[in-house]
Formats: sequence, C-alpha cells, structure tokens
Amino acid sequence: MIKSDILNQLQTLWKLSDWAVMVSRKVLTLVLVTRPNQVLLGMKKRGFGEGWWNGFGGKVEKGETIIEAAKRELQEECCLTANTLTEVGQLDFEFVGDPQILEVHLFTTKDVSGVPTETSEMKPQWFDIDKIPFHKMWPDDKLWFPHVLKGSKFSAFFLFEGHHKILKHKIDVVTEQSHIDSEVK
Ligand SMILES: Nc1[nH]c(=O)nc2c1ncn2[C@H]1C[C@H](O)[C@@H](COP(=O)(O)OP(=O)(O)OP(=O)(O)O)O1
Repeated sequence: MIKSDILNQLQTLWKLSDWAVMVSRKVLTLVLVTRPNQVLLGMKKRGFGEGWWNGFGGKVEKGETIIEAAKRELQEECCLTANTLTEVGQLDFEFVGDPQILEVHLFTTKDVSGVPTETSEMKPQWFDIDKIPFHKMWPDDKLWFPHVLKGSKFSAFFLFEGHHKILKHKIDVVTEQSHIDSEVK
C-alpha cells in the first residue's frame, strides 16, 4: 500500500516536471502601426521570420515590462516612437518538437511620432488593408489579421510543423467591440 502511494507520488511529480518543461515560454511583442486604410509592416531582414513582412517586435528583456519592450522594439526596428499602444491580444505558437511556446503580445497604435525608417533589422512599408501581402507573411497572419482590422480583441493558439505549416489553430475572440478606450501609455 505504502509502496504504491510512493509510486503514485513519483508519477505525479514526473508529470508535473513534464508539464513545467512543456510550458516554458518565450515572451515577445508585436506592434502594428495603422493609419486610415493602411498598416505599416516591415520586411524582416535577418533572424526569425527573415524574408517575411511582419509587425515590429521582439523579445521582452529582463527588467522591462511588455509595454516597454514593445515600444523599444518599434523604435529599434523602424525608428518610430509609440505614444500609446492598444492591447489587442495574445498569440501563442508551439512548434512540433520544440518544448518552448512563443507567447507574442500583440498591440496596435495610430499614435506614433517620427518617420518610419529602414534599419539593419527591418524595411518598413505602408500597405493598403486590402493589399496586405499575406503570401509573404507568417501563415497565421491571414487568420488573425481580420480580427485586428475589425477592432476585436482575441487570444489565439497555433501549432506549427516547421515554419510554413499550421497543424492546428484556435482563435478566441474576447470582444468584438472597438478597443479605443484601452490604450496604454
Ligand atoms: N508566427 C508568427 N506570426 C507573426 O505574425 N509574428 C510572429 C510569429 N512568430 C514570431 N513573431 C514575431 C514576434 C516578434 O515580433 C518577432 C520575432 O522577434 P525577434 O526576431 O526580435 O526575436 P528573436 O528571438 O530573434 O530576438 P532577437 O534575438 O532579440 O533579435 O516575430
């Protein structure tokens, strides 16, 4: 009896440690700058997602908040200062064979200072919202962009095999309402 209790406890601990490995997360930011009928995207010149158009963002560094990271990355990647950011949602990405989940915090802003400028990481360009180059973007983007353009808030999960194939996905729309009131400094 006692022996089986110990065995049960060991099994539980083993499952917990397994779970702890599975939920190891890398926290990143992604910012979409908009103006009437257009969105600013950047051509990623190096690193993760190279060769694809995307919003601006990257890893949250030690000691900074997610908002601070989002603003810093926008500045570093295309020289724009975000005066406010609107929280839109969270995108979680899992890659088959990789225990680390990418947790991407998505923001929009219309309220920026400066001129979009090419840097060593990104080449910025304005796109009409009916001409977004989804064929040269992460494959998940075409699934969640419509929610952003409608002003919805959502959270989403994508399971990738490699970088081109989505095996599973789930998008939960939190609110259909415009989130004009939720801007953060
Ligand atoms: N499937 C996906 N769809 C998407 O639209 N954006 C994604 C994405 N997966 C990651 N991103 C975004 C999040 C973030 O803004 C960017 C990756 O950031 P970085 O290239 O800066 O990350 P790294 O881990 O390479 O950071 P650094 O080593 O600091 O450059 O790509």
